[in-house]
Amino acid sequence: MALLEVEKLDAFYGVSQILHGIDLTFAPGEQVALIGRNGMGKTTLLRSLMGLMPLCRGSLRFHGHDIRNAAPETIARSGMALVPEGRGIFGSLSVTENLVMAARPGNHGRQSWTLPKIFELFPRLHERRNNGGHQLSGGEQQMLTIGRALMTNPDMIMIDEATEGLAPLVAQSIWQTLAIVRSEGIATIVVDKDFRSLAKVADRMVILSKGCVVFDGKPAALAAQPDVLERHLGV
Ligand SMILES: Nc1ncnc2c1ncn2[C@@H]1O[C@H](COP(=O)(O)OP(=O)(O)OP(=O)(O)O)[C@@H](O)[C@H]1O
Repeated sequence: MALLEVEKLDAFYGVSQILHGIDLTFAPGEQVALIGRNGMGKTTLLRSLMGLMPLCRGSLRFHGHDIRNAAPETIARSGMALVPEGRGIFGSLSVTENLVMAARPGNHGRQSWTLPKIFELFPRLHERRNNGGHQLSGGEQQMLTIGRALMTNPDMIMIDEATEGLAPLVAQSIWQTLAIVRSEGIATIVVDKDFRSLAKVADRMVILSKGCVVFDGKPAALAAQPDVLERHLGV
């Protein structure tokens, strides 16, 4: 069974329609890259899936349950985690406190992600465990936000602008983390501008243009269509 099914999804801010008839299906454990130029609706799609848009039409099913009108906290409890752009960690709390606060078992009481496991995944966070959130570098903050999402033992994690503003080496460690998350069987939707790095880690690439899906296929299929890349990504 599909983990997440999106059918004919429309999303609005007031009277502006941002998403137009999105149809997408996500399998358990699948890693999907969501790409497209600025303002094409990527963040809006993630927000719609998390129950954060004021108005959506169409159908959204997670684990077979209708979540279209569900509250964000209900969607989170059902196994979805969002790592938003801009991060949203608690600056006045330590790294450890930020992580522990987020901890909860996943579906079927699963507790695969614990504090030691997060520190094993991000040794840098272990070194900085007593530092306040506001003392962290951009890369450390991103690691902490991903760590917080994993502490909820999710079935699906959505990461907006995964490596935006990070130095190349730090970005590299985020890509390695995503490969580990994938090997743990957690489905992911990753938004990033670094199309080449995404193509290496993702099972599937989805391109949004003006709120519509204009490509949905394997990275190799996309690489074989330079005209699509040129038109929708300018690469
Ligand atoms: N709070 C809002 N109110 C009204 N319109 C909005 C709001 N947030 C975003 N939009 C509009 O929705 C459209 C899609 O924005 P969205 O942030 O989803 O795009 P994106 O593909 O994630 O782009 P970016 O890479 O720039 O974040 C844009 O035209 C944007 O101006």
